[in-house]
Amino acid sequence: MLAASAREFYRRGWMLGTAGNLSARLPDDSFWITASGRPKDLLTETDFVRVDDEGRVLEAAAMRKPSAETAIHRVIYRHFAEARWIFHVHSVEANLCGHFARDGALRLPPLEMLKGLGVPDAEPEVDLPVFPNLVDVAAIAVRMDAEFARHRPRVPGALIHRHGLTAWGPDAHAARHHLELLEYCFRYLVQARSLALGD
Ligand SMILES: CSCCC(=O)C(=O)COP(=O)(O)O
Ligand SMILES: [Zn+2]
Repeated sequence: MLAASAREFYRRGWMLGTAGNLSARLPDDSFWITASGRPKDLLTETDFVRVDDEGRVLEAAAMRKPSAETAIHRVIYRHFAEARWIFHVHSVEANLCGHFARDGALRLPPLEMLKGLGVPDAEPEVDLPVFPNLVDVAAIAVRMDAEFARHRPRVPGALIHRHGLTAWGPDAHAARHHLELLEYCFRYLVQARSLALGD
């Protein structure tokens, strides 16, 4: 399922090169995550590494290392008990939308689509957390840890500026839907800006 999801996201242009990473959590809180630096359209069963909740490798094919962004997955799993699958992708629209963020948050457009992200409000005012893209991934994870402890985001996702979107869910389908809905919001925001619409 992780490899099939990666192929689909690659086909959409969200995982080009070796961009992005995917993980799925097991009942013991260990999780399978994509190995670092692998082409996401060509993943095989040797391209996944199982790590524990401290990030220590439990199972890996020879020479495979867990994603360089494993620390971010660990923070998300630690904060959100309902998160069982995490998808991280790099789309052009996500990177454009990072420029629309203010004070570490991107206001999402008040669209019907937000219902799919768990927001039933008639006129939603919902912010997606946005983090700086620090060279040290562990430092991004520390920022996320602090922000999620301070404030629980209303939607199951987070954006890293000039980098990409991470979304999560209780199963693979939900995580994918959340990713797609947030990417839809990004496309909407980019097009609305180019048409000089209010939102
Ligand atoms: C061209 S991808 C740069 C690293 C990155 O942001 C990413 O998502 C992939 O890293 P990984 O170690 O998971 O392959
Ligand atoms: Zn990335």
